[in-house]
Amino acid sequence: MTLNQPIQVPGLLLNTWIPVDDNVILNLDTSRRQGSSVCSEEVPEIFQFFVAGYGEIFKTNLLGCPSVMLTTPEAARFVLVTHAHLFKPSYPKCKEQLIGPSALFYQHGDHHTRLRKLVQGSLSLETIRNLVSDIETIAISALESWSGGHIVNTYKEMKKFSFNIGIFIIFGCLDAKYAEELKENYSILEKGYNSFPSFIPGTLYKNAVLARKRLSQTLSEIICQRKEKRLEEKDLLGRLMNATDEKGDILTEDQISDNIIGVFFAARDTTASILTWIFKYLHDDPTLLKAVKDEQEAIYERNDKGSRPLTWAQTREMPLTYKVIQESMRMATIISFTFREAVADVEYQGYRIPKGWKVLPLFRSIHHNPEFFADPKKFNPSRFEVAPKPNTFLPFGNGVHACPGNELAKLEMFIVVHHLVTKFRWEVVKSESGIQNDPFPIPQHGLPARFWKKSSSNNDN
Ligand code: HEM
Repeated sequence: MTLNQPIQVPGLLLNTWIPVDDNVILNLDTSRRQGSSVCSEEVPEIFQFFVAGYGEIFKTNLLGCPSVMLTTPEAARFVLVTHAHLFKPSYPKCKEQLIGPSALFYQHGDHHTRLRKLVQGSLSLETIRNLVSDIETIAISALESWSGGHIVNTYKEMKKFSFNIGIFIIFGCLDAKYAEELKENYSILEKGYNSFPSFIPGTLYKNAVLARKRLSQTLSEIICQRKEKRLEEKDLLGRLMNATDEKGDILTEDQISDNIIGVFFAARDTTASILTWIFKYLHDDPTLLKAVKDEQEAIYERNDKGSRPLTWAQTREMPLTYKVIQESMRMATIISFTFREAVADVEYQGYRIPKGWKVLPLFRSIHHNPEFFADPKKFNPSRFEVAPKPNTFLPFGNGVHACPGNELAKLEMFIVVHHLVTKFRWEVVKSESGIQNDPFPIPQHGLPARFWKKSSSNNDN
């Protein structure tokens, strides 16, 4: 293996690409496999190790694909924002088949722009500001179902919660039979998503493929019912069904299904993972928890001890809670990086990225770089009293593919935290440090915890 040897490409003397040996590549890949477990500091360390050893931009080889890793805010902006047209999203085909190839995050160019407008419509601020009380009802029902002191797996319960929110955003009110079918088959799909792609009957992947077919059948029935009843709802399904392009063509049923499964995929584990981290960080810091409680209890008192629902305006007036959410997203960086592929030869700061190469902006490296976040391993919400430097805080990505669900995700977090700290007491069972990859990083064992509902006369613990 040759290190630091300049390479000559016709007409251009380029900076050095540094090959990384296969062991390093394997380590990185293993850390993202389902069920594998790495210690809390290990994931950031892997990325910091890369940066320290190989610089801010370096080449490696991921599963046989030459890949460029980018660890600076400027490089992330170049790929995701200013030169986004030169980089298309790129995911393994076996995963694309499970979610559905027409899902928004696999699209590029004009088609992506049109589809994104549709998806964004049902997640915009104007839409979600009217959903506070519905989300509140779903959150309270989830929290109450955990109370009573039995041990619950916080992450698993959060996944149920964020799936229910997904159902509500996509379908509005959905028949319980369909909701159950979707939950059951999505959970089989999820188990196969990170497994070896094999079509042998009985394997996790094959089961996931079959579950994906059943999901399409259920969605087809729901669509058919809507057409029969001539319902023109403004939820995501309604928007997808009613959309026409400039030629007057509508989306096919497969395109609609792929986008619905895509939104479940993008929305569920991400939100659940961050919520679980917020619970852990609050639990581990009693002083911070007390301060968040004080902030939330002031709102609770203004709402006649919670007898009136939260308002949209109140969810915008939770400055400390917001900083806790931001810092949780920075610390946990549950989406460590994203994948793109160069659609043409691209030059960036003297490096040539050949067409077809994978390009990975490493969000985790940026979020854990002491140059942008002092003492990065310390959970310190007050660092967000000052706005982070541009392009250094990217929990929802950036540019044309940036998360359209970010306001919804934050709203869910504000509402859950409000009810958690004002109405419940909780205790983590055997609090452990460390991260488990599931495949998003979550606290060990999904943060087993016990929850109790406070009686209204005893609201001070
Ligand atoms: C804390 C929770 C969440 C996090 C951290 C998160 C993060 C992200 C990130 C980083 C991206 C960009 C990926 C890329 O550039 O390749 C993304 C895209 C996306 N997210 Fe989220 N997300 C969250 C919640 C949600 C929710 C609640 C929804 C919908 C209800 C959603 C829907 C989407 C969709 C559809 C895309 C693809 C956008 C496109 O390709 O144009 N996300 N998300």
